[in-house]
Amino acid sequence: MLHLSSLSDIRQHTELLRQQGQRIGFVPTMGALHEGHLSLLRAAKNQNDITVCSVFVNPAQFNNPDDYRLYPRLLEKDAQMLAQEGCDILFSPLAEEMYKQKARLSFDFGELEQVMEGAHRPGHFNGVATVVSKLFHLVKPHQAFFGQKDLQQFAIIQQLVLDLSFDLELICYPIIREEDGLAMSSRNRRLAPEQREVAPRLYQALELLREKLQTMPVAQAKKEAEAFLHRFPQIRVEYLEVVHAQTLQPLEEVSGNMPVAICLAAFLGDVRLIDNLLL
Ligand SMILES: Nc1ncnc2c1ncn2[C@@H]1O[C@H](COP(=O)(O)OP(=O)(O)OP(=O)(O)O)[C@@H](O)[C@H]1O
Ligand SMILES: CC(C)(CO)[C@@H](O)C(=O)[O-]
Ligand code: BAL
Repeated sequence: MLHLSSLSDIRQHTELLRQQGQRIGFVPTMGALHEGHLSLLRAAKNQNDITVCSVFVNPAQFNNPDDYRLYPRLLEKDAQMLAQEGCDILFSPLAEEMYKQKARLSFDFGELEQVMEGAHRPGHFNGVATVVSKLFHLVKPHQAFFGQKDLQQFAIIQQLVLDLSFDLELICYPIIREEDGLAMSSRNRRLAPEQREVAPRLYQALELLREKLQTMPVAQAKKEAEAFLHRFPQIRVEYLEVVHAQTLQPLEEVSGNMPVAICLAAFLGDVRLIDNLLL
C-alpha cells in the first residue's frame, strides 16, 4: 500500500491512474478504523480497480475543541489494517497543508442543515462540505463510499455533489453494529466501561420507537422512547427525531409508503454518539 501525505503527491498519482483508465473508489474517514469503515473499503474494492482511503481528523468540522483534541488518532494501526484489507492508497494529509489558505468556504444547504446535526453542531456541515470538496478534487474518485450512520452527512454530500457538479457516484452502506446493537463508531473507544455497558440502550430506544410508531402517533411514540432512555441516568439525549429519510424534516405523522428515518444523538459523559434506523 502506498501511503501519501502531501497534496501534490495524491493529486499526481490519481491523475496518472485516471489517465491509465483505472477506476478509483474512495473511502473518506477520520481514522481509528473499525469494521464499519472496513465494510466501506471492501465495497470500494469490489467495484473499482484502485481503492483510496483518507484518514484526516478535519479540524474545520469540529464545533467542540475538546471533541477535536480527544478524537482517537491511531494512524499506524489504521495503516496496518488498510494494508491487510488490500487498500491501494492511504492518504493522510496534515491539517497545516489542507488549510494553508486561511479563507474558508461557505455553503448553504438550506433546510437540510437546519435540523439534527446541523442544528446542534454549528458550522459542522460547512466543515464537512469544505473538506469533502477538497478531498474529491485531490482524489478524483469515480465512486465515493459513506456510511448510513451519518445519514444527514450523506444527504448534505449528495447536495454538494449536485451543487458543484462533481462527476462521481455516491454510495451509502448500512450501519455495522457490535453484537449488542451499538453502532460502531471511533468515539466508542472513549467510553468508560460503565458507559459502554449502557450504550446499547441507544439502539434499543430506536427499535422501541420503530415498534411504537406502528400503533401510535409520532409524538406519543417519541415520549415512550424518551421515557425508556430516561431510566438510564448516564445517557443524556440531545435529540430523538422521526424524519423524512430524504428531506430529513421532522414528521408529525408517518404514512405507509413514506421513507422514514428515526435518528438520535446522545451524550454518555462527554462522548457524543449518533445512531439511526431507516423504517
Ligand atoms: N458503524 C458504521 N457502519 C458503517 N459505516 C460507518 C460506521 N461508522 C462510521 N461509518 C462511516 O465511515 C465513514 C467515516 O466515518 P468516521 O471516520 O467519522 O467514523 P465514525 O466511526 O463515524 O467516527 P465518529 O462517529 O466517532 O466520528 C463515514 O462515511 C461514516 O458514516
Ligand atoms: C466525511 C468525513 C471523512 C469528512 O471529514 C467525516 O465527516 C466522516 O468521517 O464521516
Ligand atoms: N462521522 C461524523 C464526523 C464527525 O462526527 O465529525
